Amino acid sequence: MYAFPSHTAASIPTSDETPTSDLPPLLVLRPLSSSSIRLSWLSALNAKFTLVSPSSPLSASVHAALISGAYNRVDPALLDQYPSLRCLVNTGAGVNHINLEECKRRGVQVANVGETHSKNVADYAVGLLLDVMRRITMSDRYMRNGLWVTRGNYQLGSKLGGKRVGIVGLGSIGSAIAKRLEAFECKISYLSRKAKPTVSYRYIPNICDLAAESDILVVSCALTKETHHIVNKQVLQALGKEGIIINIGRGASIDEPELVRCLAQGEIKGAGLDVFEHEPNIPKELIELENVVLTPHQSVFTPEAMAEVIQICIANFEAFFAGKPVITPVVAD
Ligand SMILES: O=CC(=O)O
Repeated sequence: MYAFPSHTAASIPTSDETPTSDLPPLLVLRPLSSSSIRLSWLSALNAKFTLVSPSSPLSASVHAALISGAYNRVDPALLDQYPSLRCLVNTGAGVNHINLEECKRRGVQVANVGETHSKNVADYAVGLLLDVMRRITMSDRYMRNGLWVTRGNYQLGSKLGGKRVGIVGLGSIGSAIAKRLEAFECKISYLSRKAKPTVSYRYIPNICDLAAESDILVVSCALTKETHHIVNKQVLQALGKEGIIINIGRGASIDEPELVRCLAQGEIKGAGLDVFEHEPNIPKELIELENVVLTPHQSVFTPEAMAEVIQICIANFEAFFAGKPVITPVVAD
């Protein structure tokens, strides 16, 4: 059990409840950018913990537990600021922004939100795929520009049913995508670190081969040193002129300039992208392209998922403050 010095003020009082000094202190590092979600989260956290902001004058010894989101890089410089940190809970699934080895070395337990987001993200991936293939957003733009009357019907989209889909990363998100695409009678192949004996999909261990044997490539892997730019020029060329790419994982899994070039030059047919290499900035060429659907890294966001996320975060901190291991740990490979 951890013991903390008493303190009186929460630096981030957001709910009606005034934090009391006997609630354990929790350091909050901008867990989310959406202000409405942030407010409801802070209010849920405020009922259980004394919230502390990084600029709080409170003694560093209250910095044992920290909640943080994907836009805070957790590197040695940040960890140096909180030497008493022992528990870090990340409000998302991806942990590419966290130096896990360094956390382990310093005795910091790291938790994420487990598989909470997987089904949401999978729904979104299928939504993007249908959108790109059937040209839904493009048709919407066409309508809004008043072109139906002057130019007649919009170009035909393609059928999703029966297409060959290559999934890069068959973790819980990739598996949920595959399951959904089975309903469309898609032929599913996948790449992951190892073949999964429990699935009947075809395992193709080489990304270029996977792309060559797919009409659609869906990127749903975690971003690691091994998957950085795993989709490069050769892979895009193997996917070919009729190929579609969907990315709901991390932007840097694709060589973005190369993707833009291939899209612009018709070397692949289209893309649905929810993540980008330098968020929130995106290449301006993407905006000018007709054959892409772009969304601002929002596949995880539904009010239902957000309510679940904060409960998982709270349960992790409660375990930590009770002297137990976190409940949804992330472990370094
Ligand atoms: O991108 C979202 C997440 O990592 O959960």
